[in-house]
Amino acid sequence: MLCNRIRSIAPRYRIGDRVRYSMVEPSNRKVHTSEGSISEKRIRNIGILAHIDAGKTTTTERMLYYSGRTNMLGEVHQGNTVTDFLQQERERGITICSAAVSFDWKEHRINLLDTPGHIDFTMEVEQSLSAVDGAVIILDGSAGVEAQTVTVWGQADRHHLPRLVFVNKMDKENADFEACLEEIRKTLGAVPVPLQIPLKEGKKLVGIIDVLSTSQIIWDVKSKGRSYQAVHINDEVQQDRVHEQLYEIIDMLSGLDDNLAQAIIEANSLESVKLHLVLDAIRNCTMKQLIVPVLLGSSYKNVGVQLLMDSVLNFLPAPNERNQSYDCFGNNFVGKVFKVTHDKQRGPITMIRAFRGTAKKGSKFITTNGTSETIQRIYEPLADEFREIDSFAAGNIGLCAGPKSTVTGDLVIANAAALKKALKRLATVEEEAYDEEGQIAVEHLLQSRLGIHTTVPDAVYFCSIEPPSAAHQTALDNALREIQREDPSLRVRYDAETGQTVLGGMGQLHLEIIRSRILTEYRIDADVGPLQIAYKETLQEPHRGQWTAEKEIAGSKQHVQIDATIFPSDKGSDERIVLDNSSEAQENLKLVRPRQMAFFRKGALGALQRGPKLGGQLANCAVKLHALIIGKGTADTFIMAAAAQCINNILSTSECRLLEPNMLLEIVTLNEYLSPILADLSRRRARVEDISQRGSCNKVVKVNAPLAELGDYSTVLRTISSGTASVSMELNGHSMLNESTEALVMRRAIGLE
Ligand SMILES: Nc1nc2c(ncn2[C@@H]2O[C@H](COP(=O)(O)OP(=O)(O)OP(=O)(O)O)[C@@H](O)[C@H]2O)c(=O)[nH]1
Repeated sequence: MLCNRIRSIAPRYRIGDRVRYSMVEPSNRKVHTSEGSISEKRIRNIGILAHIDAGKTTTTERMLYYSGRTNMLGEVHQGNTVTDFLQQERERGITICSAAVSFDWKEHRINLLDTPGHIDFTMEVEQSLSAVDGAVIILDGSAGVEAQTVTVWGQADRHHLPRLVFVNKMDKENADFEACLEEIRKTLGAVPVPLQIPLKEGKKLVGIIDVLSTSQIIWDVKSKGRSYQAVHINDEVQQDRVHEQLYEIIDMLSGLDDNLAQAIIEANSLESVKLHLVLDAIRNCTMKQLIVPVLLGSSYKNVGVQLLMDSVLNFLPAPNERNQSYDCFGNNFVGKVFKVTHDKQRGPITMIRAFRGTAKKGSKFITTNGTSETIQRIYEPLADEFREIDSFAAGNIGLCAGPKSTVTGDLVIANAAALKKALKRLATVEEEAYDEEGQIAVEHLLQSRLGIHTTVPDAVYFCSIEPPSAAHQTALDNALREIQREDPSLRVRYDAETGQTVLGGMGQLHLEIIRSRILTEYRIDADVGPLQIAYKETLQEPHRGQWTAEKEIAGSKQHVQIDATIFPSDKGSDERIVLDNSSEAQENLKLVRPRQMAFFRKGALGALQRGPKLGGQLANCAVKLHALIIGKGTADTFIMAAAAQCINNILSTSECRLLEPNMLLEIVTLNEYLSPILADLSRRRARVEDISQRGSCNKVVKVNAPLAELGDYSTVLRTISSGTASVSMELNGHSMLNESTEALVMRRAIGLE
């Protein structure tokens, strides 16, 4: 009875028809990009996230094709996809940079950011997430939830993003939809709502059973999946299974959504529940991040992508349903720079997500660093293709040519008056909006309101880089400046001791890509030194020291006297410089002006970037300032230099120790290779955290191991497992080296081993 009732509310499909239960408002209006012609309700900004190789680019390519944005279907292995347009991406078949594309689907505009899956480019993903309102997480149906899936899931959590899961690669023989649902539940701690069931003939995926419409959908191979047909399910067993699943979904949702529960109570029966109430409940619960609708398909075999696009419209939020934190800007333009690229013809391109107001061609904005910029041209997002538009408004994405100093992550605002007004509206926290140096820290403020802190992750590898000749030095400096503007996770510093430029990166691949970009895009054959591990340094005992700096500069006497202690501390970077609050110390410290204190902090923090042993960043320690005496007329920069000298001096006389980066490895291997893999790991100072079974033939091994022992690991693993095992790694903190290993590392560093 229940099944029949539900069946009767299910709509019918025609060939190539859209999903009939679509919740999107029917409209004949066209989606335009010019100002005012597209309402926020009709926009979806989404990020597409996954573990490496799950199929983000392949899925994006289908979306562009089915929406009519492209008329050719690109493939990753043919190096002709829209979003992987960098030479390195096409050659390697991986995504390195996030790419923004936009297309229209059922009278809606979808702005989509295809993000990289490799752990070395996590920062790229992080920046993209501040520009989107929802996310599609793609799983490889044969691999389930993988290491990087957990990372991107955590990132989406931090940005409070409602999300859908698309279980891709369901055409693979070992794909297992149920196992994926279980892993979403167990590993990600989420509540999956499976809206589909794979339709298989033997082991072959032939279509999808859509639970809400209780019909089966078959894609047409000849049209590359462009048309698809929904047909009645004839198989009784299959029918019962679908209805049972629908019943389970309604039952579960009624516990989360009051409206649905109320409707069931009023009708006094679950059988009479209206489909639109179920859809509303799915949407509401997705928006509140109580559930995650799960869809499936095979992008490569052109199965399921249109239903995913429908679900993006149906279940993910429109821009006006989020980002209330930007309300303080009223109708003034405010946006976020989520990416900067350099186009050969157009120069630097700043990609901005607008949250409020409208940005017009020819208009100006200010950045949070106080610089004023002019938007000379605006383009629509389509990877590396450029289509000019006049403006872009709240909720939308625009690519702006003209801004010279914008950096990925910047908040941009119409003008100083708009900023002032916004700050006034945030009156209660207004003071925090200025840091000690008087610089505007609105972004930080807004981010803390949103609960998001974008931190640049620590470098794990570094290497020196030198131009082929002195004549190329300026060109190399410019290239690095441009790349760093695009990619804040690249660290560039000048080492005064060696006279070399040193690059710090997120991993081997990251630095390799930087090097090849310098060669191919900037035509500089730079000499890159061997990759070295970025050790950190720490000290175990507090160490106090005094320092006096005196000098005469241009007839003016400069004098700074400092008394400080460096002590072990696990506090965050905000608390790395603290003031001694004893009454004796306060007598002196209260005489120091905030501006002078800001320069002291800057100098001291700078010095903590370079430890005495191997020049590694100081970790787990902080500075306590007991006294700071500054002579009249002393320049601020002299205070900064004195602070750095003082900290260096204390560090050089204290007992510092090295910390090495550790990696968390997730190895997936056939059962028979487990023993040799474990034997090899035992020789690498590795600690096995967990071994679990995946399916009947695979084991998943989680291991913590020092990065120093993993230089050749991917190659060795391939050899041990005859090329069948895979590994992914991510940084898992730092740990102190024992004395003998530290001595060995030190000898190696100075070339004695
Ligand atoms: N069998 C099968 N292979 C697929 C499917 N989707 C993608 N692939 C293949 O998987 C490989 C990786 O696909 P991509 O689309 O590059 O994956 P990605 O997630 O964008 O990869 P990165 O951006 O490098 O992390 C390619 O060889 C695709 O052809 C699918 O549905 N089935």
